[in-house]
Amino acid sequence: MLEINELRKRFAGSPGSPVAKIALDGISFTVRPGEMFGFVGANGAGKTTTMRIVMGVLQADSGSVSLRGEPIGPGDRRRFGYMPEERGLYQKMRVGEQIEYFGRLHGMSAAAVKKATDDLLEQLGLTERRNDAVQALSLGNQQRVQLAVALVHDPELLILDEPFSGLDPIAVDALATVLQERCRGGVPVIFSSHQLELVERLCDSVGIVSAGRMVAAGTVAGLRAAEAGELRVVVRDPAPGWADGLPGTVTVDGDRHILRCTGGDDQEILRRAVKAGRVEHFGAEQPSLTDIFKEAVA
Ligand SMILES: Nc1ncnc2c1ncn2[C@@H]1O[C@H](COP(=O)(O)OP(=O)(O)OP(=O)(O)O)[C@@H](O)[C@H]1O
Repeated sequence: MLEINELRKRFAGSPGSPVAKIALDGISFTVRPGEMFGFVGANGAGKTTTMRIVMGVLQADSGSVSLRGEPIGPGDRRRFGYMPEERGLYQKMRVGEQIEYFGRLHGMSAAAVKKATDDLLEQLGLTERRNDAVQALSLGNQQRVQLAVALVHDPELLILDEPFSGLDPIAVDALATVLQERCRGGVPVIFSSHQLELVERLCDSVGIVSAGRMVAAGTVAGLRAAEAGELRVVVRDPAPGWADGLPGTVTVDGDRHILRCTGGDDQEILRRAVKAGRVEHFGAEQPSLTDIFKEAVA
């Protein structure tokens, strides 16, 4: 199990940006073997900083990262697979050579690296592109190569910073299938994403980070159950103050006003909502991950 415990990180100000920034404010979470963990949060919430600390690219000011109960060291990290935010491929190198090169850097034999590269090219639909220079590939195909580079040495933990960003649905499926296979083999996978529907579809569990702290974590079903029984009313463009005196809280998303409450007289709430504007939704429906996210970071 990977355990992230109370990580704190503060970036000192610089001449161009003199104010110091607290990037991590005691973030904690765990990821079990074979678990796909979706790491979500607004821009600047602290996802990349956390992943960099796990990979040893950055030092935390305090807190710890441990694997199977032991602190992580450089030897462990050599057995991790990492897709950094700043993609790191050699643009002029051929696709196959590139994957083999990174495998060799991890100490693989020539025969093992050849076999792993062949398999990954096949799984990621890149066999035909094996001899193309990386710079000749589309963004989506470059990202497939980046994933192959992260996977070639058969890592025991995968940390991927927005691996799905900018990909078409076919490429998303190709990457997702490969990651799910690794997960089934017992590898913990952490990936960050702003594509919440994708996270909801793929992940066993989700962590929502806000301002450097974990504000909600658990299975999507568990996060939903915590909100179950809540009446949710969505009214479009209602009159101001329409919900005054009603129980619960109203959040505003464009011209949509979302009232959530537990208890209260639902018939009275419905009457008020209908009078106020166009009722788009009324019911005790379970929230989507997007709803949970907005609520958690509000
Ligand atoms: N090297 C740095 N120097 C100064 N501030 C930094 C540095 N790296 C990150 N930060 C700040 O730390 C905070 C957290 O950034 P981080 O990149 O971890 O967020 P994120 O959740 O990955 O965001 P995004 O979704 O936009 O990628 C931000 O306010 C960012 O500006």
